[in-house]
Amino acid sequence: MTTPLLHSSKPLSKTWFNRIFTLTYSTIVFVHLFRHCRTLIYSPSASSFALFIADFVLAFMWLTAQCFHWNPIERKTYPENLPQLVKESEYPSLDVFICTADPIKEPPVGVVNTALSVLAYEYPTDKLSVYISDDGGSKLTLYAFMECAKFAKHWIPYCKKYNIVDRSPEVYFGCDTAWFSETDEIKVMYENMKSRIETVVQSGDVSLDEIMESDFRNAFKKWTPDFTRRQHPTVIEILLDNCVDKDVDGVVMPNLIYISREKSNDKPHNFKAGALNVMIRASGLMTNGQIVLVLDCDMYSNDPEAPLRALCYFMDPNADPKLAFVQFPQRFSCINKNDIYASEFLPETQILSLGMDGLLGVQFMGTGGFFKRHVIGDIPSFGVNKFSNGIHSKPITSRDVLVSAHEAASCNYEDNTNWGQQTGFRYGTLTEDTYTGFRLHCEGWKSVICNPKRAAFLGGSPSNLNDMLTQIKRWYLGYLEIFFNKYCPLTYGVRSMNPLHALCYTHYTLRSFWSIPVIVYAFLPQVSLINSFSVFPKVSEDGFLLHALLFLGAYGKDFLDFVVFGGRTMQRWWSHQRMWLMWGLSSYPFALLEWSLKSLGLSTSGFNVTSKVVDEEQNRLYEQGVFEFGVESVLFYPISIASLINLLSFVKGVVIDVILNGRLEELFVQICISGFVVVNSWPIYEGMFLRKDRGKMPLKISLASLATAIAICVASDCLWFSKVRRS
Ligand SMILES: O=c1ccn([C@@H]2O[C@H](COP(=O)(O)OP(=O)(O)O[C@H]3O[C@H](CO)[C@@H](O)[C@H](O)[C@H]3O)[C@@H](O)[C@H]2O)c(=O)[nH]1
Ligand SMILES: [Mn+2]
Repeated sequence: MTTPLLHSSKPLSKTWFNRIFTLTYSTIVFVHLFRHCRTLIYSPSASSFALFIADFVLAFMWLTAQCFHWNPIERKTYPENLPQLVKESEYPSLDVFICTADPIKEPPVGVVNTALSVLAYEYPTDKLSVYISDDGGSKLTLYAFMECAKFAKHWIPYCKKYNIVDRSPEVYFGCDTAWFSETDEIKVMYENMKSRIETVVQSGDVSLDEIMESDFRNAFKKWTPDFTRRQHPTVIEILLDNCVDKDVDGVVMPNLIYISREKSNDKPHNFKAGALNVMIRASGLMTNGQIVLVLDCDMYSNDPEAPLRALCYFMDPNADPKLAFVQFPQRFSCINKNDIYASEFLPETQILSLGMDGLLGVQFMGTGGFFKRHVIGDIPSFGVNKFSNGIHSKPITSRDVLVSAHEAASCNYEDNTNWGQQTGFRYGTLTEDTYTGFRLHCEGWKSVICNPKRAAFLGGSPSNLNDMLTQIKRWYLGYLEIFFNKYCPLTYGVRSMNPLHALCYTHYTLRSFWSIPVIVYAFLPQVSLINSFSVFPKVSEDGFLLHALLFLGAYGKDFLDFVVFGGRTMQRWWSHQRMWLMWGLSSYPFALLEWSLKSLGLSTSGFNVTSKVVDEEQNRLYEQGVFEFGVESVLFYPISIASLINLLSFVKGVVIDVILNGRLEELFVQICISGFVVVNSWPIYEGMFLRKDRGKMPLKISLASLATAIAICVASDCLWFSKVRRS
């Protein structure tokens, strides 16, 4: 008898095409760089030097990106075959960590929904534990979870009885679903719970009079007057205990545990990685699930069978013992039709990731990753093991267990240990996810991506431009921290793993250098055009063909991956390439700048949590696909300056150089580039000149950008270009 198949993989059919394209395009790139060098030697100038640097960075980034396209694979799981191989009683125990950090930016009702969607997993409840990590140290969040625990006793049996697919109540009640006899009752319960939580969150405080259960009342006494989010003792509350709690049908409930680790003003807390390491240790003492799932607070489960898909890999009798984690790519719920902010991250989550999967494994994406616990930190590797053996046989509410768990969550626990260095989620960067995955891959661990048709998890994404730019800036700052580190992907990585895989990491971690070509191409040809100075070959010269091939090849391949192979609309592709230009002008250079300041000791990097608040007005704009500029963000400056310079140069070039002086042939490339940026900048012009709503570009930014743009034009004429012209 053949064993039933749990998963399969095959190379993507476009692989051969990818490889031929890579080889052909590389040849053109090399010829181009060679010509650049020749120019630099025989007729050097400031502009040809700048263009060389820009093209060199583009070429390097392009080359490293090809590693993703070399061997992409596609995987499938067959959870329906699982019962033939594994009995439910043999399923590994599963601990889920849900991180939250701020009750204002991350409304507790949302976190509760995420938790409910996971608590209601199709998984034996006695093997399931959900931990809430509250870095906000907020009693509002604790209150919300007390409510959650009560409601879960109704919600879980309801979902299982009627085989509900959407197990986040907010999602379930938000769409047209089948109605059962109990639906109305459950809906009222949910609405009541939601409004109680929202009232408490709005009031900003929990009134003890409202809390009947004496245990719960005691919990809030920890919030003494000197308790702040940056300085407070550990709070651990067991809200559901599967030894005691039963749902309304008498079935055992999963564990639900709230943990807010100790914080101290004078100790670095290492952001989310620090929180996750506390979770690993505390859960290790309490429930010690063999599998650990890491989730962001807004990533609710969209498929109650997702853990079974992960088991298809972990429980496979022939599984690779080096398999460390199964990653479900991030997918997002409320993206507008044309995805104006490129929030889908299609390349990173669903195209490039398949390429890494075909090498040694997909990167860890911070959320939606199922890990084997022992890979990221087992109890024996706790450093100094102060814990008595056999603690696991004790109930989680026992004094011993709780005392040890408090100790494991204290901020001095990691002193003189390897936590964050060699064990657990790794510190030293704002993108702990990529870094931890990278280090695990360096150690020889592997990972797989699991991307079933129905998304396993869905999350929110920034719904305004500033949040999006800020998020990308944080990621790319984090990436620089990874690159310029002892374990640099290019030096250490290339030696420790498949070099192609290391180059994938190199590509990601250096992406902020894309700011160099984007800035050069957004300003240099334009400023030259304003001064009627030609920097590219004429249409009749063969260098022109090279430029055209390079541009069309790069954009064409991107288009194919996105639209033809990726099945997305043209508009989405357009939005994506436009956001790349915007990031290149704002998030990337600011990431580089902040990293430089940090390296010089002039600033420190902080984790700016992305807001998950839904603002009606903002949402309406977003739904209509209109850009939201509404805040005075410095990230908007370079974007608006570039859009204005391009407009000025385009108009000047067309009217004066082409129509009046007939220099089209000579300035064709520059006019094309300016025109391309002008078309891309349309939403910015609208935001500056045409719109009247709250989301328009703040006047201060428009005026300052206009002044800067004009100043750049005038200055270029007076200083640099007059010299160029003379020489
Ligand atoms: O000190 C902190 C900061 C953040 N978080 C949590 O981390 C998660 C991600 O934060 P968010 O503001 O949503 O950042 P994103 O940029 O959306 O997160 C992406 O990028 C992060 C790395 O920068 C990864 O950790 C995330 O998993 C990934 O979704 C949230 O649940 C936060 O509550 C903490 O627990 N403690
Ligand atoms: Mn997020």
